[in-house]
Amino acid sequence: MEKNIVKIENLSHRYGGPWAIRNINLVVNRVGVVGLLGANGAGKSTTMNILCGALRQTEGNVFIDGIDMAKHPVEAKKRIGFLPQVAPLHLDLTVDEYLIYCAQLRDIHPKKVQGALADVKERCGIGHFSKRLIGNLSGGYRQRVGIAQAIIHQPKLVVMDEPTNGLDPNQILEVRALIKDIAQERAVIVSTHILSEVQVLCREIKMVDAGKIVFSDTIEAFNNYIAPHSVLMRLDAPPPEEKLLAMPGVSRVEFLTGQRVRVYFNAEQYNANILTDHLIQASVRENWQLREFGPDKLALDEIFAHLSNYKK
Ligand SMILES: Nc1ncnc2c1ncn2[C@@H]1O[C@H](COP(=O)(O)OP(=O)(O)OP(=O)(O)O)[C@@H](O)[C@H]1O
Repeated sequence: MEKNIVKIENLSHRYGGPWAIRNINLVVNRVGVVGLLGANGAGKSTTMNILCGALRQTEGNVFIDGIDMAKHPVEAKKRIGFLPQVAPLHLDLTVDEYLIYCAQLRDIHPKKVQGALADVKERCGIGHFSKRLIGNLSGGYRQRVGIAQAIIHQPKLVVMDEPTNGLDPNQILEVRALIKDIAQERAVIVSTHILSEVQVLCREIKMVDAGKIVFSDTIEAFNNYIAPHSVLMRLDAPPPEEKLLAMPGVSRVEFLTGQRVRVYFNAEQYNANILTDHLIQASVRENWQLREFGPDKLALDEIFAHLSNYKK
């Protein structure tokens, strides 16, 4: 039987009070990035901490490469690299000193330590900082060192909790590129509350809300699901609401101000492009004085609201 890289079965946890996560099921069986998306408090860190053996679950099972984390934690953990929300760095060590220490913790054979060190430094683009104290590195480079420690023992699975949190926009792009790169050879599970992050990074998405998985599918299916069902317009001379409502495909009209209007459409019959053409043609024909036009992106909390209702 083919072994899954990760298998989580009916995982539930409570810290004493109510369930923090309830009946989570999840399978990862190939390389690439899987995103665990959820608002703050949804249960991402709890799931990840159990997955990495840092927290013992109340109920359910976690298997890493077929090994039961609760029964054989040492064997299971050998197959995992973990980058927690705050990277476990020693700021008073140099990059080399720290990574050698990590290699030793990971029980890498002394003869192989230098090779492993050279590999991860090249992979993570930190070779030129070998002798630099970690405390003197920028946030982006510290995060690269955090990723290097997570892959130094060549694990099949790397788990990262909010890996771009606190970085500036350039550093975010660089760290995402690095995550994508290391995911070519292994499974990577990344938790985030940033919608655009899963969209650029992940091949698959698991959305967690109030301790439960409310969506689990490919990123394409997710993007289809959240495709906008409305457009936003700013018109200096808008028509009356009835006129917009009478247009084919328009299901609802909402004036946000005198000039800004949100037009909802029936996505089963019309797609955004057809409606866009109709609205722009009508605007020119009838001189509505169109100043702005755009798809109305759903915000993360609206998507959660949709998905949670959908599953209830
Ligand atoms: N040590 C703890 N003791 C008690 N309750 C906890 C503890 N850690 C988390 N919780 C609760 O469990 C639930 C899930 O929290 P968790 O940290 O897993 O969510 P999260 O999605 O990772 O959020 P964040 O992004 O804020 O870390 C929340 O209701 C939280 O308050």
